[in-house]
Amino acid sequence: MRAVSSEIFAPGLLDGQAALVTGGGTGLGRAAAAELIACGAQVVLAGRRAEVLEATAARLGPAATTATGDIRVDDDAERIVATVLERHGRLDLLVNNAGGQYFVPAEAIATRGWQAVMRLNVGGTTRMAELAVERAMRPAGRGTIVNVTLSPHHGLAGMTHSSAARAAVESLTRAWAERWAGDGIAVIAVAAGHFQTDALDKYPAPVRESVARMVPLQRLGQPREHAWLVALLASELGRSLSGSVVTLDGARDNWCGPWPPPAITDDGGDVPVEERRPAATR
Ligand SMILES: CCCCCCC/C=C/C(=O)SCCNC(=O)CCNC(=O)[C@H](O)C(C)(C)COP(=O)(O)OP(=O)(O)OC[C@H]1O[C@@H](n2cnc3c(N)ncnc32)[C@H](O)[C@@H]1OP(=O)(O)O
Ligand SMILES: NC(=O)C1=CN([C@@H]2O[C@H](COP(=O)(O)OP(=O)(O)OC[C@H]3O[C@@H](n4cnc5c(N)ncnc54)[C@H](OP(=O)(O)O)[C@@H]3O)[C@@H](O)[C@H]2O)C=CC1
Repeated sequence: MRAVSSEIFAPGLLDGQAALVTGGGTGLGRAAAAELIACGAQVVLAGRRAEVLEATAARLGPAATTATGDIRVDDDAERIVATVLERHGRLDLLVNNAGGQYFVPAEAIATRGWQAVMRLNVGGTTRMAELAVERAMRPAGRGTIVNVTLSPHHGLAGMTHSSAARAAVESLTRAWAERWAGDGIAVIAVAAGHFQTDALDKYPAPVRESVARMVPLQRLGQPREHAWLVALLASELGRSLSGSVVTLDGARDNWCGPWPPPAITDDGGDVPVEERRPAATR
């Protein structure tokens, strides 16, 4: 008997699948894990804090279990993947969701800070993908990897180290999709815009307060929307999307600043309109 069904997918969409969600104890990872379970998958939640993972697993029910470790540390990454295989005998889906950065102007990024962001987002993601492929997916002749990246793609002021790291991951996504297609492995990136998760609490107040206004949709994304996309990509459709970057951002990639631009409005707030050429010269 299913504890919770998906609001939008057919029952049993992912029956029999085993998934690994890094950063699965919190925010977007937790929401993705919940939706994968609602679709029938068994999910292993990975992260560094055992107590956070255990609390989420208790909330998600018996289909969720945990594997504690740091994806940046080779032995931990190996152990996480080995745990999934010992527990389920397979790994159908890796959601490379663990990642992040700190908010800082580009010119103030210290070398160690740059390296920390690269090591987590590029190094950790790469190691997990390679291990999933070598240990589970290539031997099985099948698997899906979803890499969580970042929109806007033109670079996010205050997060330029992360924008660069996620651009690298999107490039790797395309290369891996090509390289592992013959092994039956699909690789897709989800470029997430600005989502309502507890992680936003750590940003400076003016950033938190203004972030939804930078989204043309004029609201933050909801974790369940991201989770639906992850479940869709875990389904058969994900296989034909291999090599794609799917942007889920309420049009944030297309935001060019507030409209009307404050510098061009008149005292009444109206936008100037260009003079029409006289009819005889049109
Ligand atoms: C304009 C709109 C913006 C809205 C944004 C909305 C979009 C949201 C996107 C999200 O991704 S939300 C999810 C956020 N979650 C996370 O970021 C979680 C993971 N993050 C981390 O673990 C850290 O941020 C990390 C830096 C990526 C990794 O931490 P690690 O433990 O490896 O590093 P540290 O040892 O703490 O630091 C190393 C090095 O990094 C520099 N540094 C780290 N934090 C800061 C900081 N707050 N300010 C300045 N510098 C920092 C620093 O150089 C550190 O070296 P030392 O000073 O310790 O020598
Ligand atoms: N919220 C948003 O608006 C957006 C988020 N994203 C990305 O989506 C992902 C999830 O974001 P969100 O849920 O909001 O943020 P969180 O900070 O809640 O998620 C990060 C997760 O990754 C885990 N993690 C971090 N470092 C490591 C590590 N070295 N090894 C293993 N696990 C690690 C954390 O757990 P622990 O600390 O216990 O290890 C945590 O569960 C991140 O990659 C984020 O950058 C992208 C765009 C927008």
